[in-house]
Amino acid sequence: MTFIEKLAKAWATSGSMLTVGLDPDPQRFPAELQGHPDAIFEFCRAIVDVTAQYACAIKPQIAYFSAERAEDQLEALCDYVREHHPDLPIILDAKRGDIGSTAQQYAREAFERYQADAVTVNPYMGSDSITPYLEWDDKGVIILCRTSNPGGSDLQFIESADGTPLYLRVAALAADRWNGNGQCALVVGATFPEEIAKVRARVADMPLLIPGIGAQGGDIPSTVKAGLDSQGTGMMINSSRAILYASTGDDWRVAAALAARQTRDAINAVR
Ligand SMILES: O=c1ccn([C@@H]2O[C@H](COP(=O)(O)O)[C@@H](O)[C@H]2O)c(=O)[nH]1
Repeated sequence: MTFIEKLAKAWATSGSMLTVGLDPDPQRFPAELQGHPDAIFEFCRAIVDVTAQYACAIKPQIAYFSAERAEDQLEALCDYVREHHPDLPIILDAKRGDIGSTAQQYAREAFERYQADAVTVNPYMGSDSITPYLEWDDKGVIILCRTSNPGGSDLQFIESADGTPLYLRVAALAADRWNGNGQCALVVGATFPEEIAKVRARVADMPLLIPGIGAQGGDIPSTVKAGLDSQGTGMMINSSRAILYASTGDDWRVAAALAARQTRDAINAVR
């Protein structure tokens, strides 16, 4: 099954457009996991188990694992998700971008080592830096377009001679040149709903990965209204810290599940 088929199935069966982001920060872990040798794996596994029913995907952010020398725990987590939640797409948030020969290795890292369903990539180095990921014809390639951070405007709003801002050039390249396999998606931040609407208008029903609700303060109703596709779906709306650290007390699992359910419901209230 391709990434897009798996995502469409997850949207339909879960009735959710929430993506649960896995940004495990050991300093914020509950007391019961402090000092545990596999704390990152155990924390993420528990979060996935209690939130999977409310989600259309999970998004582990690789930096949180590699900074802790915990890539083995990320591998174990991906194995666990495939075995216990086989219909839940795994989006590896790595934001890779490099020359083609190096990009080939990054693609192997995402799709062979972690067996992710999709990976995020940075398009700034252009087509030849994206091609190695596209050669994996059943895997999702999720391209940074209009990021959620304030500094994204420094470059992404730069206009070309015809007045098109850079982020819309990226959207056009993704829709017109890079999406030959139909497995591309774009990252557009919930902190910029006007730009979500412009990207949606440019790329038709291409899925959008939308971080920026929750801890970054993006508005859910504006985001959903701007990003719905022609089928009334089309988004993977990510929340990480607001779910992961909803409580650091003994009730952390219940609090994470509740935060995920409430976020799913807030998204669905606007559809
Ligand atoms: O434009 C972008 C692209 C990626 N991210 C990532 O999403 C999560 C957001 O975490 P929250 O705790 O929900 O703020 C994080 O992994 C970022 O690396 C993004 O925020 N913006």
